[in-house]
Amino acid sequence: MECIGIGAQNVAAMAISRCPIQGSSRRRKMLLRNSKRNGFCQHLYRYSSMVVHVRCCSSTSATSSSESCVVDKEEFADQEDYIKAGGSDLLYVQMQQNKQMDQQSKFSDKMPQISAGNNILDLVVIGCGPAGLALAAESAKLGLTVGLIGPDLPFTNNYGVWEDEFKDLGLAGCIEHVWRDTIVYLDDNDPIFIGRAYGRVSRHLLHEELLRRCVESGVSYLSSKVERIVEAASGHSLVECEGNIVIPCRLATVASGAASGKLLQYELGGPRVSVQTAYGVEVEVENNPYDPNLMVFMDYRDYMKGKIESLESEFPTFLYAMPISPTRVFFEETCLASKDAMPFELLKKKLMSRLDTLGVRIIRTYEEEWSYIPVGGSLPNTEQKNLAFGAAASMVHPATGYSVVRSLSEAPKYASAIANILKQGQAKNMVTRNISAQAWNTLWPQERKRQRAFFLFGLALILQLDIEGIRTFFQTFFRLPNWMSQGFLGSSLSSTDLLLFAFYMFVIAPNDLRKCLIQHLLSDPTGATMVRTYLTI
Ligand SMILES: CC(C)=CCC/C(C)=C/C=C/C(C)=C/C=C/C(C)=C/C=C/C=C(C)/C=C/C=C(C)/C=C/C=C(\C)CCC=C(C)C
Repeated sequence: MECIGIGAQNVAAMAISRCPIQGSSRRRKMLLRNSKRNGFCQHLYRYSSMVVHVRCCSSTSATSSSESCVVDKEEFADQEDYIKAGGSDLLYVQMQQNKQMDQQSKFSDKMPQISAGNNILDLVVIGCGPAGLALAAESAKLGLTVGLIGPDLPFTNNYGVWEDEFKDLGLAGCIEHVWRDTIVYLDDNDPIFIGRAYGRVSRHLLHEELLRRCVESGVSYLSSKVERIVEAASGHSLVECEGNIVIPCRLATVASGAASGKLLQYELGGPRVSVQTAYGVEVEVENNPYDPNLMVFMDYRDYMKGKIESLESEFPTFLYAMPISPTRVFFEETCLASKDAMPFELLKKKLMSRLDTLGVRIIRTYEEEWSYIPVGGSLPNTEQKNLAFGAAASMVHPATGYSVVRSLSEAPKYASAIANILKQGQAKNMVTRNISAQAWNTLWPQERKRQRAFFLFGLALILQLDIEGIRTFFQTFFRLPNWMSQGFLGSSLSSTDLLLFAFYMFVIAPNDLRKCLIQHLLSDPTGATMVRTYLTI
């Protein structure tokens, strides 16, 4: 069976190793030793629901604590020495946790410990990101005995969401900043106003809220790393954790991000995984050109115009900018999708060069962020007994990289499907593979597969466009009726709506793009797969 996620781990390790440490080499070595001793972070890759999303908390203030990691590009020269000292990733994540732990509760302080032994849990959820916590809470609310297993770490991801979608989930209170409107720049003309409020989620508040839901519904917890899941003769699953701890359960669901390949099997021969990469900084600046009332969803303008060297034509990227105040801004240089991961150093270079051209001067860096999100790829094999949820279940939107809203919104329905089939199983006193098949079918019914085949077709289209093609493409996309563009981004269009969407896009597209759409449909393998999937009942 094919596994995905290994590449993600490598790139994450690469990303982490790029986080330099301020201070003397002796102090660095000492921190490395401490981090190893404390044994943090082997869980990093399993932790992130955005798959692999690395954040470096930095402070340039003179009072920065010994654990803070100051990001300074001059320090990159010293990176080799730093990596040679060993365990760079361990140190980095530990430092980040030390900072975050002050602000976010620990699971183990609030939830009862899962007791290893003869008690058979109904459901074990592996992974403590938003998807795992939401599923555990919803399942326990339905009366199942639920255990959550994963590292006791804070959330590190920055989530950006459409305000209306998060409100519908009852999570408006977790949004820390809202922009009344969102804009897109494609060329030097005026911006396109999307007419939709965008919010920045407070990772602390989201963590607290999901944790509260777990505690209230009676989820129990084990801070550990899962080695494997095996099937007992009785038909139950045995979740084998580090330290020879074995947790028996009727069903196990893996929700530990896309790097969960070790615990799951994926369909063979599916599309290749592509990657969304981004490098971001939250900074205090002078000369911020962006209006603090507007969130900049995409700025695809040619900021290198007139300069001899143009990175833009070779590697199309856009700026995602959240102006939190006139002087404090989160800037993220983003490659929407590429076949191979765009190097973080290149993204960083592009961001700095863009800001320079815009006349923005950074006077203080608060945080630095590396984001690596595999998009596309195969679906999980739905014949397997172990279930999956969130990015592990390929729920990341292939053409946008977004996943958290979908995971949070589908958790209640998926939990109820799991509860129903476990109840049926109990009535018939059986725990069989059929049970899992029904749950898989709830997550990936044929209708969802059709929608996904369409998204994969869209992803393949984006991958082959150059910067001019991308501008024309999004010029057309953002002229679609709101229900179409918003439905596409939120995965809420049915497969029939998507056909209408494609037809509408074709009608309003300029001739060059029309030609490209038809060519892509006729010649790209994802076109044929899409047609086949649409024809399968
Ligand atoms: C923070 C976070 C979240 C993360 C980090 C990173 C970042 C910053 C990110 C960001 C992202 C974004 C912004 C994204 C966005 C995206 C988008 C907008 C997307 C869109 C897409 C679209 C598409 C793909 C579309 C498609 C279309 C199509 C495919 C069409 C087709 C058509 C045809 C074929 C025609 C037909 C006709 C006849 C036959 C007549």
